[in-house]
Amino acid sequence: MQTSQFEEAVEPIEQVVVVGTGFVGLPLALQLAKAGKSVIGVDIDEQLVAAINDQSLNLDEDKLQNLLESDEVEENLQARTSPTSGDAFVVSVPTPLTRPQKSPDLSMIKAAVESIIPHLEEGDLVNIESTIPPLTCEEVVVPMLTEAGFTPGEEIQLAHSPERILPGDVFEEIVHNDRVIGGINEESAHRAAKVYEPFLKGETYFTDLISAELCKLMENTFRDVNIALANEFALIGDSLNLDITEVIELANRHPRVDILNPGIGVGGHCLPIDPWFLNEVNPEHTNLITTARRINDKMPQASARKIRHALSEFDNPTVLALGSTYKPNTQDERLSPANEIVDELRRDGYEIEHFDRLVDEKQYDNLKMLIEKIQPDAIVHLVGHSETISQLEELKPWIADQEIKLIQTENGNPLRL
Ligand SMILES: NC(=O)c1ccc[n+]([C@@H]2O[C@H](COP(=O)([O-])OP(=O)(O)OC[C@H]3O[C@@H](n4cnc5c(N)ncnc54)[C@H](O)[C@@H]3O)[C@@H](O)[C@H]2O)c1
Ligand SMILES: CC(=O)N[C@@H]1[C@@H](OP(=O)(O)OP(=O)(O)OC[C@H]2O[C@@H](n3ccc(=O)[nH]c3=O)[C@H](O)[C@@H]2O)O[C@H](CO)[C@@H](O)[C@@H]1O
Repeated sequence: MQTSQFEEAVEPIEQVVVVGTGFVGLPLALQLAKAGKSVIGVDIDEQLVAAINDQSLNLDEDKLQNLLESDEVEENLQARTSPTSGDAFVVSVPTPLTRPQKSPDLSMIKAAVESIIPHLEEGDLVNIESTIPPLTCEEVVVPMLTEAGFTPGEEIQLAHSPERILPGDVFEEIVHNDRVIGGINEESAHRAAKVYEPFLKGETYFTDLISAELCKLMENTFRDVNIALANEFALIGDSLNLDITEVIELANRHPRVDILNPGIGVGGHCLPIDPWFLNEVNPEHTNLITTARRINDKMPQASARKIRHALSEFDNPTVLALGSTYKPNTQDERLSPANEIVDELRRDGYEIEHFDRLVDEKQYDNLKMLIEKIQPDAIVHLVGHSETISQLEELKPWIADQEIKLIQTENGNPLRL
C-alpha cells in the first residue's frame, strides 16, 4: 500500500533518539545530523559514545568517516549512554541468537524499549529498525508500551522499518535503497517515513508490522539459500576436479540463471542468524531454509579440509593466513568463516600466523616485509580484500622464488570451494 492521505496530517520530526549506535544506528544518526535534524545517539557502550562525541571513530567507509567528521554532525549529533526525550525513538540494537538453541535473543530489544519508556510523551514515535522475528512488535513491544500506560497506535505511534544496508556500501545504500515501513496503523507508518525523508532518495513502501518483519527475513534468507546452492555446486565441482567458477560463469549465461559465489562460509551479523528467526515462527516449513543454513555453516570445515590437504606435503609447516573479516573490504569480524577456519587448523596443531590489513589487532604495514619476517612454508589467502588480491598478484613471482606455497584459486582470488 502506498498512500499520501497522511502526508499533511503527520507531525514533523525534529529530534530523533537513535538507541544503539552501531553498524546500523550510527549511519542513520549521521545522515540525520547532516540533514540538520537534532540527533541523540544512545549506546550502552561508553567507549563508543565517547568516540562518537570526539569524532575519533575509525569507520569502514571513507564517505561515512567524512560524514562523522563534518561540521553538521559535530553540531547536531550528541551521543549519550542513556536516552532522553525526542519526537522519534529509533531502536537499532543487536538481535542475536541464543546458543545452542538458535532462538532469537530479544533481550536487547526489551532493554532498549524499557530504557525509552520513561522519556515517551504522547505523540512520540517508536520505530524498530533492528531485524526481528514476525510478531515481535505485536507480542513484545506492544505489551511493554501498553503496560507503561500508552496505547500504541493512539498515544504512541509504532512502526518497524527494517534496515537493508550492505556493509561496505552503507553510505550509498542508506540513501538509495527502497525502504519498507510497517506500521501499527497508517499514521504510524507515515510518521516513520518522516524520519527518513530528510535524506532518503529510494522509494518508501508502507505495510503492516508483521509483513515488514517477515519481508526483511525473506530477503536475507533468499540470499543465504542461494549462497548455499552455490556452495553445494562448488562441493560437487570439487569432487569432479573442476574449476567451479568457470562453470558458474557458463551457467550464468542462461537468461534466467544467476548463481551466486561459493565461498569459505557465510558470516556476518545477518545471514547466519536471520533465517533461524523464521524457523522459530514455523519450524514445519523451514526445511530448505535450515538445510541451507547448515550447508553454509559447514563450509569453514570443508575449507579447512581443503587447506589440510594442500599442506599435507609439509611436516609441521608454518602457515601465514591472510584475512580475518567475514567478507572482503570490511573490518567486521563477526561470525567470520576465516576465523573459524584458522581456529580449526590451530586445534589440529598447525602453527598459524594470522593477519588482516583492515583489522587493528591483526595489522601489518607491508605484506612483503611480513612474509620475510614470518618465513612461512605456505600462505593461505582467506579473505579477498581488493588490496590483498592485487598485492599477492604482484608478489606471486617473488613468493614462488622463496618456495612458499600460495593457497588460493588460480585466478588470484581467495580460497574457494
Ligand atoms: N550490521 C548490518 O549490516 C545490519 C544490516 C541490517 C540490519 N541489521 C540489524 O540491525 C540491528 C543492529 O545491528 P548492528 O550490526 O548495528 O549491531 P551493532 O552491534 O553494530 O550495534 C548495536 C549497538 O547497540 C548497542 N546496544 C545494545 N543494547 C543497547 C541498549 N539497551 N541501549 C542502547 N544501546 C544498546 C550496542 O552497544 C551496539 O553498539 C540487528 O538487529 C541487526 O540484525 C544489521
Ligand atoms: C539480502 C542481502 O543482500 N542482505 C545484505 C546482508 O549483508 P551481508 O554483508 O551480511 O551480506 P553478504 O555480502 O551477502 O555477505 C554475507 C556472507 O556471505 C558470503 N557470500 C556472499 C555472497 C556470495 O555470493 N557468496 C558468499 O559466500 C560473504 O562472504 C559473507 O560471509 O545482510 C544485511 C543485514 O541484514 C543486509 O542489510 C544486506 O542488505
